Amino acid sequence: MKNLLEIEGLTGGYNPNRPVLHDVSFNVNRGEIVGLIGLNGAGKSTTIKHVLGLLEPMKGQVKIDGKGFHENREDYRKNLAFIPETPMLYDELTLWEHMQVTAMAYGVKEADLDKRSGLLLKEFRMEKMRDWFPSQFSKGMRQKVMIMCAFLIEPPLYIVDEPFVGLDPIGIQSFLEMIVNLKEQGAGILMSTHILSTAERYCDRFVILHDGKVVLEGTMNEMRSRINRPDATLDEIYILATRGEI
Ligand SMILES: Nc1ncnc2c1ncn2[C@@H]1O[C@H](COP(=O)(O)OP(=O)(O)OP(=O)(O)O)[C@@H](O)[C@H]1O
Repeated sequence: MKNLLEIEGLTGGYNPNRPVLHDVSFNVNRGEIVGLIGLNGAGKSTTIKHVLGLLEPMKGQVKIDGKGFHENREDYRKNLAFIPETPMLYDELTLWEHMQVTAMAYGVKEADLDKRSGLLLKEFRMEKMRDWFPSQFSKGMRQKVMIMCAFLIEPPLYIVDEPFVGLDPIGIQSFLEMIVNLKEQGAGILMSTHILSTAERYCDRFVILHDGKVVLEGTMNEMRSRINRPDATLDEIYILATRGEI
């Protein structure tokens, strides 16, 4: 079966004379959570922008379900939900209207919207805020709106950039339980984060980026045996990788 997300030989970035990513290749399969790990400036967000179709590869390709962004933009976009690090909300729409607009844009049926939104509002303890406007939300509540809108779509692929920033511990727990649930139902999740202890517990595989290159990838055990450190934690592996000691 095709990989859900396939990145192959991707060289890219913002300026053709100065690529940020160099020959990056990795996959995300159905039913797995992949952690995208790297220091500030390593190229995680740039990789994500390429996956979203916001940046054009200089070399190589990005495919979702076997298709590139330009083959059918509409289908490509409908295959994924993106949870950004910084929430982007419409000031003039309430929480409920954000959910309605998202459902409309992604063709979620009204019955599904009602059912899924009810569960999500409860899970994220946002029922009381259903008719609030973004100006009334705390930072974590804004993040929750983005998360709930992404989960509402139930696409095959989720791209998540630093989901834990701003969420309270219960919000983090709800988020993690939900992505595990989605994974068990066959979704693929690419999650960029600096919270390595959580990543180690929840991700099935890792891609460690450093200076725009993949320096190490695999499951914890695969990475441990690659570097000959059978007991290494993700923190230790990450530090070795980013010091160029691998
Ligand atoms: N809009 C932009 N225009 C030009 N260069 C950029 C732009 N955004 C990021 N860069 C550069 O691309 C490189 C990779 O940045 P990127 O944002 O992908 O890193 P990151 O791994 O997501 O970092 P962080 O953990 O800080 O979010 C950096 O050198 C950065 O300066």
